[in-house]
Amino acid sequence: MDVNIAVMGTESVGKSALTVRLLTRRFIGEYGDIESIYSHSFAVDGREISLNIWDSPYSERSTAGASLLERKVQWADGYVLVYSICDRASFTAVGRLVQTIRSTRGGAPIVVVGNKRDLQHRRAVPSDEGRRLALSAGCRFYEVSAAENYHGVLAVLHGLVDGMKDANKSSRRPLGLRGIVKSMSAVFGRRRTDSF
Ligand SMILES: Nc1nc2c(ncn2[C@@H]2O[C@H](COP(=O)(O)OP(=O)(O)OP(=O)(O)O)[C@@H](O)[C@H]2O)c(=O)[nH]1
Repeated sequence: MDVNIAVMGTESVGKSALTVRLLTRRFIGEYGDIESIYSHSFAVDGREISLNIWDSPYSERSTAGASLLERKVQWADGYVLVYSICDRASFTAVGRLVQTIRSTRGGAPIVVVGNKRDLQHRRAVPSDEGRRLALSAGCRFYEVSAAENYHGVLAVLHGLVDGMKDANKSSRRPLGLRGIVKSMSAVFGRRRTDSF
């Protein structure tokens, strides 16, 4: 079974940093101009599950960008929408993304993430605003630092899993995602220098 997660947000908010953190526990300063789908397989209760994370550079302006955005929204089962607490425009863009997803994918699980919490002196978006945006659209909310804190980033994944469980409560296709997170924690907890 495949579970698709889209990591979205404007330029340089830390999407790649978060993705790498989620999959490897590492923080690598620069990631370059890449579009990637990272995939990891786990055996959970005897079933093979692939967790696919699509992380791509931001592009909302061009026509090609708009169709890429649409494709990404359609592809995903859950969304991690990232802004930088130092960049108000990135927060506004997350607000637009929330609306886009809600209007095309209904109540799909969304986690709103304010990244770069370590840069308090440059904060431009108060925590409360992030929390209010998330609450108003039925999303979970976290402030994290991909640079400094692995556990905060893992909480994001837990939040997404909880959202998926809620979304699938009445579904005939239970995802068993809690198991995935447990497996990920176990795997990456042991192997700090994992790479992909
Ligand atoms: N201080 C600090 N810097 C961070 C954090 N997360 C990412 N960065 C830095 O912010 C810059 C952008 O990070 P990326 O992960 O490449 O951002 P992105 O959103 O993937 O950017 P695009 O690929 O351009 O869309 C890099 O220089 C990272 O090192 C964080 O939590 N704190």
